Amino acid sequence: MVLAAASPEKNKEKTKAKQRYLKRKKQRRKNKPKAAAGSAPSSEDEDDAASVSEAEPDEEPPMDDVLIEADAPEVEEDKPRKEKRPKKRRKVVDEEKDVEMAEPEVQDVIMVDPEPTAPPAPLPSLPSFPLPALPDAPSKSVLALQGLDQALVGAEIVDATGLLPIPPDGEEDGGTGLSEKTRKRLLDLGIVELFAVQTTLLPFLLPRNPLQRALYLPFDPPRDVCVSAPTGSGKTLAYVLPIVEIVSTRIVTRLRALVVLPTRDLVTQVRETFEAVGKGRGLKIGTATGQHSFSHEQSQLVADKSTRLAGGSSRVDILICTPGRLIDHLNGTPNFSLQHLRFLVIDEADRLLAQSFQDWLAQVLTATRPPSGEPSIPCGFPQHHDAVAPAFRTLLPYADIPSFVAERRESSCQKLLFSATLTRDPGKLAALELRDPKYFIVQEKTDAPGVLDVAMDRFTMPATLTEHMLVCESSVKPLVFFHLVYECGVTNALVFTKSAESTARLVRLFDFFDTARRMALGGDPSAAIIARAYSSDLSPSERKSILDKFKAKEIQILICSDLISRGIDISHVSHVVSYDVPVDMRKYVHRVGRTARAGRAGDAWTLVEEQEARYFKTMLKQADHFAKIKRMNVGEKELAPLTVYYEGALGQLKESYSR
Ligand SMILES: Nc1ncnc2c1ncn2[C@@H]1O[C@H](COP(=O)(O)OP(=O)(O)OP(=O)(O)O)[C@@H](O)[C@H]1O
Repeated sequence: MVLAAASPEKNKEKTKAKQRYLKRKKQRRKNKPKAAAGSAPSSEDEDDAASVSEAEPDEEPPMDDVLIEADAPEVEEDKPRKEKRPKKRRKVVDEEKDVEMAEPEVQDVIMVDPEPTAPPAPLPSLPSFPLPALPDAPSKSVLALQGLDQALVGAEIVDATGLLPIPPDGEEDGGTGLSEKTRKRLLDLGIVELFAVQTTLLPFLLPRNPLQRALYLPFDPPRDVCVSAPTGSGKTLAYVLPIVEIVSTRIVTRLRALVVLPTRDLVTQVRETFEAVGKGRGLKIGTATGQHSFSHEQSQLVADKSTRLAGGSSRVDILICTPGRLIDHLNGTPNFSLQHLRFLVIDEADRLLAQSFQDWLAQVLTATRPPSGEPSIPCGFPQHHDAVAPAFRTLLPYADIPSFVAERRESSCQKLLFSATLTRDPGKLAALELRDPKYFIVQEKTDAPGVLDVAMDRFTMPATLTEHMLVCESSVKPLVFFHLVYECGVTNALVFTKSAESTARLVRLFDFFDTARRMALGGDPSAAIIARAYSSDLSPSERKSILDKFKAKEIQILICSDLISRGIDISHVSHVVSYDVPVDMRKYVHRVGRTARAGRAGDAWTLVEEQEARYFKTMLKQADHFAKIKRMNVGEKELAPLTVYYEGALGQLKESYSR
């Protein structure tokens, strides 16, 4: 049934028709002989009788009555009309009444419109409300920026390709801000231009104003700095240069610069850089890694252990160390003090901040801050008052009278954080208690959303790096590796495995393979390719010896775990092979970053077992890096020439393990 509201004119016309119809009906009833009804009919029967007898041929009932007739369902026509019709009629009458009560104008508009011209108007109904719906999820980029450190949001984006030439001796500094001595030293070392990260940081850390280069800045403390720059972009020199320049102005030796690194190997490497750049400047450089006995290190670091000194005592101007040993000295070496620190460098910052060893960071930060509360040194204590740092005057046994009421002395220690994969974790950054930090992000394209890249863990790779991935069955993975070495010339290579155990196994297999192949080709010993393991199982001296041989190209392939995947700088590494896929993107970035350093070209190869391919691809896609990787296949045909040696080597390996 179609219920439609007619136009007002139509309604009016129909109402009149109905009135005429009812009038005539009334008239007919009056004229009817009363005896026609045998008994007194009920009102219902009356209506019914009327509706049945009314059907006179020349009379056309109004439309709503037609509706009543027409609306009776077909199935009901077979049934006796007497039973059904009153019911039906009553229903419609009731409907009419309801409508009338609700809206009198609509009384007559219930009709069947054979050809509806206007769209049917809805019946009055309850107001409808929109269905409950969840708002659209925010995009990944929006989420990544949530809760980000405001200083990181305002980071300065630096173009990685910018270079600044160092002028030859005697000329102006060429905008570098470096002293003549340092420039000369750099030129002697073969460094003729500064890289982007160095050019950007030098003016910030080495201001032109000599007052801002002072060793103590208690009333105008320096801003802290966080740097994210690709691997091999020269971050080490970016902090070594300003430290050497500022610390070499000192008269008395105090511990002025502290560099914290995650591994001993990196400590040794950074020490070499300090020694090379600071040569002839009279700086004393020390290391603390646990490589020597604790008492030996104590005697290297502190001049006087027997007398308690308010200002501490130090034999070194610059200390490079691992966090564990640093905490040992803070807690166990008398007069080892960080109050004179002008620089605190945390290199490979994301790795070190992930390390909560003895809550090392909190302890170090406490040691650089002036103590609050009463003087801790009793009166009459034999002291050297001049040795106390300005911010630590409260340590003195007499009242510290400020020159101005609002005068406050702060620690002069400037924190410098560096990494190729800098953390964006607000919690970790907050733990550093950075002072008005300034962020620098060095990347290839300055128009790229640098902050977003850091926020979404999309790291910048060196422009000179070429990356490849080879998907293979796990059973032929060693063979594919040998193919890379013997057929594709992948030597001077660092090969990363997942553990010290896999390193040892691969080295053995390589030895068996190389010997078998060499013997088959005539046994020329000079044709040998030497592979060695570099792992935490080796003693420090063995590790050093192996690294030196690799640097001297006596070893062509160094197989290792992730122990040296960070920071290690070996200039001639032309290939990096990830024999086992890295577990996360940060590891991947640091591994491949062992090649293509300082603008040199380099290749990275990742061997991916078929079952790992999906995971590895997803990891790269999430970092928006998949498109930059060349996918390669090595077929059976290419592997065939090496298969015979490989099978022999496998047999020997099994035998050696069973023995
Ligand atoms: N201005 C320069 N000119 C030439 N070589 C440079 C310059 N600055 C640094 N280098 C060289 O570049 C290489 C890489 O430098 P460095 O080890 O500091 O890189 P990095 O950014 O710290 O890398 P990673 O993140 O892997 O630790 C080193 O061999 C270094 O001597």
